[in-house]
Amino acid sequence: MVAPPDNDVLWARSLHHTLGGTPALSGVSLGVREGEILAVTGPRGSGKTTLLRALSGQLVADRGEVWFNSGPVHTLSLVQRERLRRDRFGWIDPEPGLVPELTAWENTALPLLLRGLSHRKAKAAATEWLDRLDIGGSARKRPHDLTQSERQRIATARALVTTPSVLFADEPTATLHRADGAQVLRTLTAAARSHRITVLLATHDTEVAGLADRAVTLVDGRRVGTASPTGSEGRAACSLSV
Ligand SMILES: Nc1ncnc2c1ncn2[C@@H]1O[C@H](COP(=O)(O)OP(=O)(O)OP(=O)(O)O)[C@@H](O)[C@H]1O
Repeated sequence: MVAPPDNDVLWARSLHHTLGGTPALSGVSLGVREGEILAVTGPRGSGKTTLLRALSGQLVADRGEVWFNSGPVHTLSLVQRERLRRDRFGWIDPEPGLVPELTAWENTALPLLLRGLSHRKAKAAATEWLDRLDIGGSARKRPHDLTQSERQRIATARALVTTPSVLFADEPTATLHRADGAQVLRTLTAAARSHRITVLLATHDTEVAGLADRAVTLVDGRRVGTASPTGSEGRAACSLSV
């Protein structure tokens, strides 16, 4: 095994993976720099989710390598990969997946409480992140009293509350109206930038990809090119003080 470049926080070489007989990844290589917001674009079924799952250690690709901070991920045991995900990575799904019985701040604080942080410290951190994501006023509400967009902000706060090294966001605005989705993404990217959190953002929406520093595109499990930022929003988000 040859170690990846030092300045890449995540690095993958020649990932191949088959799901139910379908080649979901066919030789994808990729480097992600620290603090970078990288969009992974492509049509439905192009392999975006599978790539994020492989990079985050949720699955080990049939072939190929994944490295995080110059350490191999693909050779770790299941328990080691779970620990890596818990300690260093955050994940956002298209659906918020909140615990209905818990309030917004309790949902947000959950990862910290599970790590054994005191109730007081976990609440303080959760409240801070809810404020950063413009949802502080709803901290005491339960998910069924909130809109889908508000629920997705809480899921975002929950993913960021541990200040992960890398945040994996898999179509995080797929279930939101366009304007709501754009607002959630602006706050997400601004918060990530101000905390130097690396973000991998899977999306089939080219406008969403415009908020990233760089985009890679998958078609049928293969990379088909790299694009620079398409608009000025990525840079504008830098200047938001979150
Ligand atoms: N559990 C599964 N069993 C069988 N095939 C699967 C499974 N999950 C995904 N696939 C197939 O693998 C390929 C890649 O899927 P993947 O979900 O990674 O793509 P995607 O770009 O994230 O798509 P989407 O935007 O729909 O989430 C697709 O052809 C898909 O049908």
